[in-house]
Amino acid sequence: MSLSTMTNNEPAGSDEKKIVYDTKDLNLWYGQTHALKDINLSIYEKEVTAIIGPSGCGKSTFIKTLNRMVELVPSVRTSGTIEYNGKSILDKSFKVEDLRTRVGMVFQKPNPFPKSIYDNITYGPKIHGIRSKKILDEIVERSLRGASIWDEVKDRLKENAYGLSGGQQQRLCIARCLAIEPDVILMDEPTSALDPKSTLRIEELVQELKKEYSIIIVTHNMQQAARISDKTAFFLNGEVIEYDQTDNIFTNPSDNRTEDYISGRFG
Ligand SMILES: Nc1ncnc2c1ncn2[C@@H]1O[C@H](COP(=O)(O)OP(=O)(O)OP(=O)(O)O)[C@@H](O)[C@H]1O
Repeated sequence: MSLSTMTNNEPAGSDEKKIVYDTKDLNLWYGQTHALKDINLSIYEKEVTAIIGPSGCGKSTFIKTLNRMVELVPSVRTSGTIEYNGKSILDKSFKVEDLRTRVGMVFQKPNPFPKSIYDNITYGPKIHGIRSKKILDEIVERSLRGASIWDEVKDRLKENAYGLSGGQQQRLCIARCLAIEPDVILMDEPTSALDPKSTLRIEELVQELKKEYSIIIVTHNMQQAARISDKTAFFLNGEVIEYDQTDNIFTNPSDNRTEDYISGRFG
């Protein structure tokens, strides 16, 4: 069954799964620009959810509302609700710091700190008060292994992260997220600056990571969305046009605009 026939945008076959994020009538404005319009999406735990759509349709804005990073823009105004594990995160009483420890983010361009590989990973844990070298060493190894980069860097942990290739830097940034033991990883076009081989490594990694984490990924790459995601939401002009199991979106979309977009007729 397609989502367009269902309420609250719950794809068929999701009944058993836990909802990690639930947005209800979410609207967002940058000044006069109405960037998100009545978004009702339920995002499920330990799945990969792809957000697709043409440039300017609100994909990045959407994922940046999920960790409230969008509030850094002074003109931003929102209405509606976002529940994260049942808690309403847009409420002023909700501490944004609590969210940032549960929700990691990876950006389009790898953005390691100008520090050693080791210090990149320990940065977050140290902010959370971890001082023991033994524990920090364990976190570094576990995070780098989790991001499939341990073998490449284990003998150069004290070297500057800028000496890594772009693909390695992106996996380091994923490891930096893992170090804070998040529930959710938000990824905003994480492979768009990478070559095909590095892209494939990240895609394989995402498949591995979803066993433990819920992943929401913005991508312009239709093949990537089809290859790695469980569910896909198609955004257009700030609205969710269709949200469904990825197989349905790519083989049997219920809205002509989805079909036009995925077949390259616009965007
Ligand atoms: N900081 C900002 N201030 C004002 N308007 C903004 C800001 N960021 C985004 N917008 C506007 O909000 C709308 C959605 O932008 P957003 O970046 O979320 O789209 P997108 O789908 O991620 O685009 P792209 O694929 O090009 O990255 C656009 O009209 C954009 O111009």
